[in-house]
Amino acid sequence: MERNTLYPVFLKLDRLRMLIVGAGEVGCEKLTFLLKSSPDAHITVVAKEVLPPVSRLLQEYPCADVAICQKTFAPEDVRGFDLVIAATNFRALNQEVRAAAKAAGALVNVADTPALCDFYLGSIVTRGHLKVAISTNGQSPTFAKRFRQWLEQVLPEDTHLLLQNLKAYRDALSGDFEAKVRELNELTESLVRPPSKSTKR
Ligand SMILES: C[C@@]1(CC(=O)O)c2cc3[nH]c(cc4nc(cc5[nH]c(cc(n2)[C@H]1CCC(=O)O)[C@@](C)(CC(=O)O)[C@@H]5CCC(=O)O)C(CC(=O)O)=C4CCC(=O)O)c(CCC(=O)O)c3CC(=O)O
Ligand SMILES: NC(=O)C1=CN([C@@H]2O[C@H](COP(=O)(O)OP(=O)(O)OC[C@H]3O[C@@H](n4cnc5c(N)ncnc54)[C@H](O)[C@@H]3O)[C@@H](O)[C@H]2O)C=CC1
Repeated sequence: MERNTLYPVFLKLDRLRMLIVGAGEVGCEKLTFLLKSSPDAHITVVAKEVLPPVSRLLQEYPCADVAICQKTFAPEDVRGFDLVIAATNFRALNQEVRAAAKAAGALVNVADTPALCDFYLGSIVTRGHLKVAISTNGQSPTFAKRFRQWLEQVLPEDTHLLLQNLKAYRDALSGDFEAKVRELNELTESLVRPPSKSTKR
């Protein structure tokens, strides 16, 4: 069986610079999910044409740091960016964006060519400080989306309270490292213990 060998990390997009080239349906979808998960991200969009949904999206995030540069892409546009997403409708242009970004040392996502991506975007569920990211290794983004929607339904809205309480408990512990590990593990054991079988029928 083939394996998914991707290694997920959780980026602090408030301290990185991201460029999206292309603001059509895909550029807009990427921007939507980026802002939903990381409204504090610094994002620049370079595109010849910017679809109306992008302008509507930016109205939903009046505080977002999104710069729109309506222009034809030029290789020097990638200068200074850490992460670059190539989302134009031209495969050759996306490859040109990738080449420029790689030469500048950035990590690149090429929306129409998984083989040229350094990273994939995932489906994301957020509940307060809890964040779950899902990838199917590019096999079925639709499955990733559906699994995200399922998780959004089954994870209780107040999951963040559990985390808050655990953090308060963790902060209140005063023993050495090993004692803290033991106490926190004892406290949370019931979260993973299988439910005890009822003897009644
Ligand atoms: C490899 C990857 C690279 C990347 O984009 O990062 C990639 C690639 C491609 N996507 C394509 C199509 C679709 N993508 C979506 C949706 C999403 N795609 C996302 C990620 C990824 N898409 C990365 C892998 C993720 C993983 O590992 O699973 C999500 C999770 C995150 C996000 O976009 O932010 C977001 C769901 C967010 C959510 O709702 O939670 C839908 C569904 C829909 O829109 O309803 C469709 C149409 C149906 C279908 O094809 O499945 C095509 C074909 C294009 C064509 O045929 O022209 C390619 C190119 C190819 O596969 O060759
Ligand atoms: N990764 C993913 O989730 C998905 C990827 N795709 C792929 O993504 C690609 C983009 O598709 P769409 O967004 O639907 O296309 P689109 O036609 O809606 O948008 C293309 C965007 O690229 C811009 N553009 C084109 N030439 C440019 C240039 N020289 N300089 C600057 N900007 C330029 C356009 O102005 C527009 O903003 C397609 O190749 C498609 O196969 C499609 C669906 C999902």
